[in-house]
Amino acid sequence: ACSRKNTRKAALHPLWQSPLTIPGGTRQSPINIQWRDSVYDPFLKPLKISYDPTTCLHIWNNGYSFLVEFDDSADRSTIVGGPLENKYRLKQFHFHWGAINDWGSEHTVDSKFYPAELHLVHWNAVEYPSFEEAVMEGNGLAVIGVFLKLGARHEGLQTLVDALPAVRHKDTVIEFDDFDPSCLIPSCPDYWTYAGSLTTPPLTESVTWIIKKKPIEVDEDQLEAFRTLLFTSDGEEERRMVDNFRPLQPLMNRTVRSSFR
Ligand SMILES: CCCCNCC(=O)NCCc1ccc(S(N)(=O)=O)cc1
Ligand SMILES: [Zn+2]
Repeated sequence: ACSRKNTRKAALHPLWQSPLTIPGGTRQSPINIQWRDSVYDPFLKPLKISYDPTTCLHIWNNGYSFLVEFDDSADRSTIVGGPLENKYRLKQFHFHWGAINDWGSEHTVDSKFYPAELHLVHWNAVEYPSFEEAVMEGNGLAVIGVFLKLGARHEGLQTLVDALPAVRHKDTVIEFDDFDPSCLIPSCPDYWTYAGSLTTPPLTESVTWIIKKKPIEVDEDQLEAFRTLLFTSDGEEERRMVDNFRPLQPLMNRTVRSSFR
């Protein structure tokens, strides 16, 4: 039977004015991770993380989140192993969070939201010449996702939090150096992994997601500091940077693998 033309207009998301699901998208992110449906894969290797804190460059507010960017001109801050077939270079990390602690993460676990989620973005420098090229390729990117939960103050995060007032407005940037983001990654080696996409434009289906099972703990003041940032530039009417997470996307024909039993 011929397929009925889909005449329904794609719903637009207030934050990105782009379709919630891209036409023909079969591996979109984020997704709900149903723990009992994930499949243990004994061939998954441990993830090897080697970051050089001197590759840290600056923090900037890009109007979606705040990003900490790294010098990715050489293999100095890299990950290898896990589900990956190549070595991937760290380009940046950023967060997604909610207006209140009941939601904020992009991925959910058994439909539970965390108040925030950290994304460490890496690109396949073995096979591609630049991040921009890798963004367009199915095995171009690897993003480590770490859930944040409300609990004890995180000392490593505090150095970041202390810098946020300087990047309150969109398109502001400050120098930020000597930061080792491995302090934000739980020591527990357990993770889920699946084939997905960027969760903001250009939404390309180029990401191998590696979602850590264990969250890190941050305190209320640290979450509140994220919520003092603005989507808007200096001089515009202020809009608080909150709820910068994409809605859940259909799993479609995908399996989430776990590195643990
Ligand atoms: C739209 C212009 C693109 C220009 N080129 C820059 C670019 O492609 N940037 C994409 C950056 C990005 C977006 C989303 C994630 S997430 N949240 O999935 O980890 C990670 C990284
Ligand atoms: Zn992200």
